[in-house]
Amino acid sequence: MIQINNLSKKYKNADAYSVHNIDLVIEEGEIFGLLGPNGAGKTTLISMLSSLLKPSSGSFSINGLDYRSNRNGLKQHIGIVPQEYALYPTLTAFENLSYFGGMYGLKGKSLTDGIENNLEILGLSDFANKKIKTFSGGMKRRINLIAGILHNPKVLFLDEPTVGVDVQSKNAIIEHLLTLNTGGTTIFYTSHHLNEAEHFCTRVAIIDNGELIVIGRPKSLINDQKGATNLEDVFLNHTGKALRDHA
Ligand SMILES: Nc1ncnc2c1ncn2[C@@H]1O[C@H](COP(=O)(O)OP(=O)(O)OP(=O)(O)O)[C@@H](O)[C@H]1O
Repeated sequence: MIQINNLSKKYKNADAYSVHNIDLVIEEGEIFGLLGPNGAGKTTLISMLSSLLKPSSGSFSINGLDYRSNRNGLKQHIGIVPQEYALYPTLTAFENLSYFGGMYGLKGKSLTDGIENNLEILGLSDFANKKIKTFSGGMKRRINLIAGILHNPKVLFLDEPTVGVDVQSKNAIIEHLLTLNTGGTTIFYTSHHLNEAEHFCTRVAIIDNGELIVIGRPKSLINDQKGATNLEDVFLNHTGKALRDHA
């Protein structure tokens, strides 16, 4: 489904690689969690896979479509929920979602139905005609999610979709993602919420300094590590307790 070969990224003028020689295969139907400390390379990797950032070297394919030779075809198969809100503050929720749906070629009743269904599921029907600038962080996160899934992508990339939201919004987002996954959507997401990832993901990978450190099912990783009772124990064992401040 997602095949990643020797993928690397070194930003212009950077001394070191932000992502280095990553090899990964993510199977159809997985919920795959990419974990790592601040600056580990999560956003860099997910941005390359989402076609938002050009790799320095290596390759990847999604649904058998190589990113170099089939970039436009590949984009039709994926949905992207970026870390930063990609919404227009002065437009309403409905107008924003119409715009994003339109970018994927949706129109007419299928577009309107898709927007209304998703707003309903995520508890936002009453706010369809309110401007985004009046929304709370949790409401914006839920709209951001809908913007990435209106075209029913086969593979969904989400960069920290539950950052900065309350427990209710987080619950609504995770529940909706589980429903999409049951319907056949493969999910690749990044998070700092290790408890969430432990229960949500079929497999997780921990990266640090751009390198893949460990990969496996959350339960197996916990069982394999002596004394570990949860994924946070595994994470700290592999990445250490030092703070990761860069300027
Ligand atoms: N545009 C850029 N130019 C130069 N270096 C960058 C750029 N974007 C990111 N980096 C560097 O690449 C490394 C990986 O950053 P990245 O944002 O991918 O990490 P992350 O794991 O997503 O971090 P966080 O958890 O804080 O979001 C960091 O050292 C960062 O400073």
